[in-house]
Amino acid sequence: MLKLGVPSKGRLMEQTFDWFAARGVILSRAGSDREYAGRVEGHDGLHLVLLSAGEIPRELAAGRIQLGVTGSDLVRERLAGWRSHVVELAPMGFGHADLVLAVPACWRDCEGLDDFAAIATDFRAAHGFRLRIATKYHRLARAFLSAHEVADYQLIDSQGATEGTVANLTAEAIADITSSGETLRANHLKILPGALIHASQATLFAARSADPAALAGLARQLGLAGDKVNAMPHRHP
Ligand SMILES: Nc1ncnc2c1ncn2[C@@H]1O[C@H](COP(=O)(O)OP(=O)(O)OP(=O)(O)O)[C@@H](O)[C@H]1O
Ligand SMILES: O=P(O)(O)OC[C@H]1O[C@H](OP(=O)(O)OP(=O)(O)O)[C@H](O)[C@@H]1O
Repeated sequence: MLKLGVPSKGRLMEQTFDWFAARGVILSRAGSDREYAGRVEGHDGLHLVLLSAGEIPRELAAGRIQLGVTGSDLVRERLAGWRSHVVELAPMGFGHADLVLAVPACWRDCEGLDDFAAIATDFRAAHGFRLRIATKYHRLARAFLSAHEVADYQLIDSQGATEGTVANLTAEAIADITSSGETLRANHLKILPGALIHASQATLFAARSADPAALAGLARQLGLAGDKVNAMPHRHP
């Protein structure tokens, strides 16, 4: 039996159902909108569980689900060394969103990461504390800034309405998801050129601990390249 975790609400859930339906596997909610049980038609041995998108990476890593649909950003953020826990079986072509670094639109001289690094160093000298970047993507932001040799900053945890932190004077910059760019514009922020941290989209992941034969059967039905499944070493969670 393979357990498949799918986001429990909104566009991610609906587009996931459409993606599977187009490949002959019909997923649906079992009961009312409030019931988090699911039904599967078209593939024996597949069981649907509806979960928070943010919890799917952890459930995969723990081996409580063998397949999961979530944003590629969430897997990278939530799982240290994500490749040792999961395999990307298929990017699904929806749920596109860019994780970016954004700064006040009025920082006209800040045109790239080098400028940002210099501003951060000057900021620390002038204010006696490090420039604050608000985000819920701590792991990805840190790795990106370190790779670009930006050192004089501190991360401020923000679990929502992150774009508002700059106007509220609790941060100087943010690292957050943008899609249409509306929220950044409305909050007088601009994407720092060159600061695309991760281009995310909804992705079907498999746990490395999953049974390869069962996965190969499903991958065949979904028309996915078998090489990723076959290359998976069998690991116990
Ligand atoms: N405006 C957006 N447009 C497209 N995708 C987005 C947008 N905002 C977030 N996403 C993506 O949606 C996925 C789920 O995001 P998030 O963690 O905010 O979930 P949520 O809707 O708050 O659900 P939950 O709280 O149940 O986990 C992430 O992969 C994220 O990249
Ligand atoms: O570029 P845009 O199209 O304006 O979209 C970006 C916004 O969408 C997401 O927020 P969401 O509404 O998912 O809520 P959140 O703040 O709780 O993450 C994200 O955190 C941004 O705030």
